[in-house]
Amino acid sequence: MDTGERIQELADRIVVLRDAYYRGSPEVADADYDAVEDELRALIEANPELAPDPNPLEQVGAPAVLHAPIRHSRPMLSLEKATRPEQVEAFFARFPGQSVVVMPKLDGLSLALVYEDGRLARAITRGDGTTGDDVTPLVRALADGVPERLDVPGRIEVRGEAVMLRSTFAAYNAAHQDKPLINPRNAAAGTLRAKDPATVAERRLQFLAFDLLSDADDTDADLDRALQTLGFTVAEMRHCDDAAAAQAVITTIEQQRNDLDYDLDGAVLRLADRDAFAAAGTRSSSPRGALAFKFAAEEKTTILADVVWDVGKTGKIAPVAWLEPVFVGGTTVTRATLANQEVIRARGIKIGDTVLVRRAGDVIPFVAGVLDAAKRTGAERDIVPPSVCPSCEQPLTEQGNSRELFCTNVACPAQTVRRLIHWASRAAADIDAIGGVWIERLAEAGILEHPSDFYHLTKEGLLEFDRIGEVSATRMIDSIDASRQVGLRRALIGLAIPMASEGTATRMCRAGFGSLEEVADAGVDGLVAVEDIGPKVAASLIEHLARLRPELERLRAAGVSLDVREEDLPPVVAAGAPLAGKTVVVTGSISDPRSGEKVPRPAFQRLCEKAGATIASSVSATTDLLITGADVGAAKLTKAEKLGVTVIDQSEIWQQLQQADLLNR
Ligand SMILES: NC(=O)c1ccc[n+]([C@@H]2O[C@H](COP(=O)([O-])OP(=O)(O)OC[C@H]3O[C@@H](n4cnc5c(N)ncnc54)[C@H](O)[C@@H]3O)[C@@H](O)[C@H]2O)c1
Ligand SMILES: [Zn+2]
Repeated sequence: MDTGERIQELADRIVVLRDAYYRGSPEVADADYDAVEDELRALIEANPELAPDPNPLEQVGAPAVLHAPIRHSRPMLSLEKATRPEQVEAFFARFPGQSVVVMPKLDGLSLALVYEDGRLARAITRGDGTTGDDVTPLVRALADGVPERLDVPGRIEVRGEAVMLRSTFAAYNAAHQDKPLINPRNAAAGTLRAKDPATVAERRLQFLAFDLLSDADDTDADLDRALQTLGFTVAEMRHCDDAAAAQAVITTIEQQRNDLDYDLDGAVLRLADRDAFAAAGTRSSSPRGALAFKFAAEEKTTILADVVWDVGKTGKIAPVAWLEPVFVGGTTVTRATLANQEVIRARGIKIGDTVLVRRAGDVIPFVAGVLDAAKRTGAERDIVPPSVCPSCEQPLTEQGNSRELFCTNVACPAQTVRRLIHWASRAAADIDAIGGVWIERLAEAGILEHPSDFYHLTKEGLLEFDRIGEVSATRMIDSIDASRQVGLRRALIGLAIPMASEGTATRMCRAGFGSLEEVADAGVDGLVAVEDIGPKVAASLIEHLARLRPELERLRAAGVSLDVREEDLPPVVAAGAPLAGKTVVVTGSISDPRSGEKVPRPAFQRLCEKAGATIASSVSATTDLLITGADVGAAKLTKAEKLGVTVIDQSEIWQQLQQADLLNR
């Protein structure tokens, strides 16, 4: 094939892929689509005379009109893309002396809101950039952050991104396991393509503004201030005066990517001054005054090579996808979780399919769904759940709506190993010198079966294993010795009792139980009296602690403490504590102003507790304070505002903690 033919082929492919994508059923992952664009761009650059006509790279979106076509006042364009720091420098060099705002590049779909004399007149999708779709009723019914009225005369247009918040997406999928949404972006697109608001009533969207077209002279020239003054929610915009500052913000946004409540696929740089932005003008398909810095993809497609069924510490048999290796979310992924039978059925996944794999941050990679099921060859195979345990070959039981499979044989070898590994994990006894591989080997050798067996290991015994030397044997024994101080909370976590979470263990300690034996003896009434402990959790605790009674005795005999420890209890509140009696919610990313370092949220919450606060996980009518860190999800703020909860910046709390002398202990 010659270059001209290749160019035409790529151009045609782009048209097909865009069409599918903007109809809401993409055939490939964005990263794969971008690769096609990149190849075409490179070929045209090298051979400008062979540029196709029309050139899809000079066009925007697709003419996806479902409701009523509306012409945009000014075209809604795409953005010039960058992936390297030099491109950021070149952008600043083009606009000497200008301040630039750097903000997240939100992964939803763009929307133009037209206000006439202070009233929301129309909400229009981008469409092909020139003509969009009138989605006003849907936006009115479903989008937060779209004020019905503005206090400004004349015509103004606010542009921004309609996203489905990750929290909304997760809640929706939890409630609709039979018909899950594939990712927040598709979900947002699908929502705005609905024919009638009632069919998508549970799919709330959030509008985040990033552009303002106004002819009025008295509107603030600074984009950020202008939008906020009008009352719009804006993803944080940071002003930068040079490329180095912008690069630092881009890096921060990328690092915080997974702490935010919305998907983003990059950072957008844009002239902060609205007049300067307008004066910079446009190219065929993008404004000159903006640049999109793209991050590594968190979703890719690959082939599902096989599915194996893995036995967990509570006996749950979970399907694990074996994938053709794919680079996604910064690492090469070969395994991913498939959740359970129901998810497999609902997503229609078969072995041999091209699947969409998602890996964001610390989240375990998972198979989000099948793309392009129409292109199946017929060689794909159904995923068949096992009828007996892959480890002990005992029959399995099915539980719950999602039809999770369980092996209930407590002597199951795979479960035994998983439970031992769990006992040794950081959240439990924290025996960090013995890794999972050695635990498995020791279990296979018949030396480890119960957690208490760790405490009978001897250096001499360990030295008999080929690859354990003097040094590692000593480290292993020291680490086991230290773990004898595990205490009630972490021991309860370490026993891996079904339905008992880390929160359950914390609540038991705070409810006044002094030891694991006291929990075991409490009976249903004693347990359900504990806040947030329901009858199911109580029943599971009673059943399993009764079964584990001999093991508790063995642990005690080996000198392991199962009594409540100081660290298990709420901190002692100092007299005159600044947050005494207040129920607080902490949101956003927290950092210590003295060092500038990020502080894990639980650590900050513990500080607040020392200052007398009661911590709650979500804002409600009983919340007194919402403490905000950086990059706070708009939804939380809106909710706090509606409920009249006081919102207070973390800096103020740090100051109070400092003044109460709570920081240096
Ligand atoms: N999977 C597929 O088959 C397929 C097909 C076509 C397009 N796509 C994907 O769709 C995207 C579309 O590309 P595009 O060129 O239309 O859009 P783009 O990536 O160039 O970005 C432009 C869009 O970014 C959005 N945006 C988000 N935050 C913004 C901010 N702070 N400031 C300004 N704009 C902001 C706006 O909606 C704007 O329309 C790409 O990510 C591409 O991978 C995928
Ligand atoms: Zn089994």
